[in-house]
Amino acid sequence: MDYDGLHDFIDNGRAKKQSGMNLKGAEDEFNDSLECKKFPSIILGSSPQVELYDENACWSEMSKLLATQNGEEILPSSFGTELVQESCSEAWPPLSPTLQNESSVKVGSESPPNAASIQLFLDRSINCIPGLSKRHCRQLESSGFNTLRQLLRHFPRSYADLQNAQTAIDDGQYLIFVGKILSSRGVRASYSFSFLEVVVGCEIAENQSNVEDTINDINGKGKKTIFLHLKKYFRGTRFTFQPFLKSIEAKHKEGEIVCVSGKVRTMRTKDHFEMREYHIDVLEDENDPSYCAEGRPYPIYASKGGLNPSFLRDIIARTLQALPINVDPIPEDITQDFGLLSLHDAYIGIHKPKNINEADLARKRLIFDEFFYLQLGRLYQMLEGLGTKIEKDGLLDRYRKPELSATYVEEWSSLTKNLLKALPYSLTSSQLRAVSEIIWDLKRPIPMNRLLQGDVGCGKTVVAFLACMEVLGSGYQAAFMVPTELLAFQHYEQLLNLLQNIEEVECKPSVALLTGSTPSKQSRMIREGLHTGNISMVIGTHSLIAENVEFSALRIAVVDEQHRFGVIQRGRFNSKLYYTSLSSRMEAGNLEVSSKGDVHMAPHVLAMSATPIPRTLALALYGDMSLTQITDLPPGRIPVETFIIEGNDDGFEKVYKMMLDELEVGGKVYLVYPVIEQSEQLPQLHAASADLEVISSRFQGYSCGLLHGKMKSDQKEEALKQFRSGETRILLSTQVIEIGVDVPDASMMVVMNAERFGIAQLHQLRGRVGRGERKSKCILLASTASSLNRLKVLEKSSDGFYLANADLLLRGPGDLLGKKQSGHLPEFPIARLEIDGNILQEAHLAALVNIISLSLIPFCVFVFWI
Ligand SMILES: Nc1ncnc2c1ncn2[C@@H]1O[C@H](COP(=O)(O)OP(=O)(O)OP(=O)(O)O)[C@@H](O)[C@H]1O
Repeated sequence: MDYDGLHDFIDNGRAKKQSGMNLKGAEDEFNDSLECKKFPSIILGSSPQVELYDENACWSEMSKLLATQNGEEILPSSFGTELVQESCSEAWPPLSPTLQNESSVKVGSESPPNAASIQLFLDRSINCIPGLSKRHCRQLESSGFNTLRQLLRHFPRSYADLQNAQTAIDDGQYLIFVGKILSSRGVRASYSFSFLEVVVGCEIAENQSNVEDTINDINGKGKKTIFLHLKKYFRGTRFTFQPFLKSIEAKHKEGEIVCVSGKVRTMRTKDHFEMREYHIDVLEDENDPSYCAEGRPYPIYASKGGLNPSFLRDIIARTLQALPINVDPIPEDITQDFGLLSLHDAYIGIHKPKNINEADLARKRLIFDEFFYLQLGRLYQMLEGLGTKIEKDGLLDRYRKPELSATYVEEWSSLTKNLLKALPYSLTSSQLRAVSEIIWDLKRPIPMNRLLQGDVGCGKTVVAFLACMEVLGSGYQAAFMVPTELLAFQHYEQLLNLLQNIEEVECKPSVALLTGSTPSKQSRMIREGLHTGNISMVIGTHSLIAENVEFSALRIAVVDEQHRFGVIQRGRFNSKLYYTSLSSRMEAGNLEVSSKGDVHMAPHVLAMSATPIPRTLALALYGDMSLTQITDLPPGRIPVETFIIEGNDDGFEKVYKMMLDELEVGGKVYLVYPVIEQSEQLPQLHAASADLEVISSRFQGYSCGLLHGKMKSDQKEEALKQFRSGETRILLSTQVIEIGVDVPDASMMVVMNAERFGIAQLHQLRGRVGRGERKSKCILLASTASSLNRLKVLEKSSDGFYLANADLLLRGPGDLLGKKQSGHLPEFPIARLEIDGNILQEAHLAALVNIISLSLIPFCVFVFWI
């Protein structure tokens, strides 16, 4: 089920349009292809495996980069005159002896990072920035910038591609020039308004059409001088006094060679240009190579809280100047192993990159941090359950050599082996591996927290049943929670059928069904049975986590389609069962059970997700869980043939013809609708109830059924039963069938207004057919011709993992996961889950390796995360 990348989903047209622009990615809309081009270290979509302690090729390149940086001064800050107050000192106030020494520490020095100094510098208040007026201080604070760290983490939202000036200079271009300061004057324009104007003369080539020629020819003939007027404006009477004007004037000396970059505006006079948003750096001499580089990225900042971007740029540049080198809380061995820049270089690289590669490496490091601390926190939670170093080492070993953490069938309990024998089919190899992994976990006295993922119809249910049998076989209880009553009922029936086939077991486990519709008397009996231990397994909906449900010896909780319950509910389920199980034993005075040594153990949790979640999201959401994936489908499955058809009159006629053909050869058809009833607001939406009559009269001789969420539980069960038995051959339904409904001989599905559904959701719906050996079809009827394109990806692929990644790229994590679940996704200031999966995976691994030693926890978890 591997997918070979997601480039197919990138809209090349958009990319081309963008690359022709000078200001790349300046739009608010996120452009994935552009982002990837800009950051070549990001591999789109797929997350390659990261070897533990693998030699990283990137590192040598980065060392070179660092070596050149070591020899250089940090870039001088931009002028920032607006920040200067007449009486202020320009020096940074000393902080502590430690901090003063920091600036002399070089990258690569042996001295370990000092947690105190990290705190001291990055957590200093912004009012320590020299020359910052009280008003600016207040403005910064009210915009959320209280510390230097917060300031440095105001990252550029994009970079402009600076180009050396060409002859045709257009308004709005971001350009870079090297020239000589011709004049600098502070001018009082009115009683409360003044400005600084610095004029820089630059020689550029005339009549050259490309940058290379410009550079080559600059010393030869055809040169011309252009004049840049750099302007800064000041409002307020105190800025109109002569001493102030003199002081700002004196900041720039006539004859100085400078490098100026920024946005140009043409002036009326020929060859004169104005720059109000700019960077100015003094050069040693004209031949200083670092500033002539073409394509030097120019950071574009978003304004925040009314603060304008150039003010923020200035203040950030000042902070960078004073940033100590060993400000990094992450030890050097991790940064080396994962080919990361130091934090110091990352801050410099993101705010003042010399080239896009440097910005890319900086971005990678900062994203790594975002993910690393998140993973560290999640894993720390997971390890809380592990007591000894041996257990912790065992966990790490399992990640290193997953093949060792499996239990052979011979070691399974006899009940599990018997159920395996009773199955009407053999398990696929990845089902077998999944059961072995889970049982390996179940045999250990540490609560398992595992996510079982697989494509639609891959057979997760039977894997979970076998896991339950394993604990039942050892005298414990199992709970199986599903999101709908329909699914609970279906699982219950399926399990009873399987248990019936088991021979040789003297004492078959007792299984109960508990949902919101269970009559109260029956429900009370079931709860009693669970409390006393007479019932060994219960299948049900969220009623299983109701206050009054208590277990006697719960050992495993399976949460099917867990994402539909949301993360919080999953947590509640977990902790509730833990305390209930404990308290019920205490109450019963059955304390001898504690001699088994497990009375304090929380139940194992096996979460299942039917819609494959891209690994990136799984890690971001469930970094504290082990992951088992079923990667194959039961044999004999024929891929569902998918058709995308426009839902006009012709389209419908065609579809009805296909349905008739299918029914005539004995097939069963699902018709899926976006809504139950027709609505006046959205008349274009087909509705299940409203269509029942139309379809029934169209397909006389084939009875139709109706199934939707507003029906009572027994009506739903009945409708599904009739469809399963063949009494009805057409089932008009809403998306209520999306989850788990298993009618193996259903052979055709038609989805109305298919564009209303997400890609992953459509794949999940499509998974309701093609579950048996019959060749099946799925028709997606799109309301408009324009929506056909988006659906085409489903025609192309039937791999749920591939499609989930496509959905992630197309709609982003929020839409993919839905409101309930995406609310639990942490916010990442610069990371994009859509494309930064590989960095997340590395961060996960780094966190895992390092948490084992626990050496990082004291300062990483508590010191850093913002
Ligand atoms: N190894 C197998 N060989 C043949 N059929 C299998 C195998 N495993 C499961 N099945 C059958 O495949 C069908 C789908 O299984 P199941 O309902 O467990 O899928 P699932 O992974 O839960 O998918 P979904 O999320 O779509 O419900 C069932 O009818 C089941 O009996």
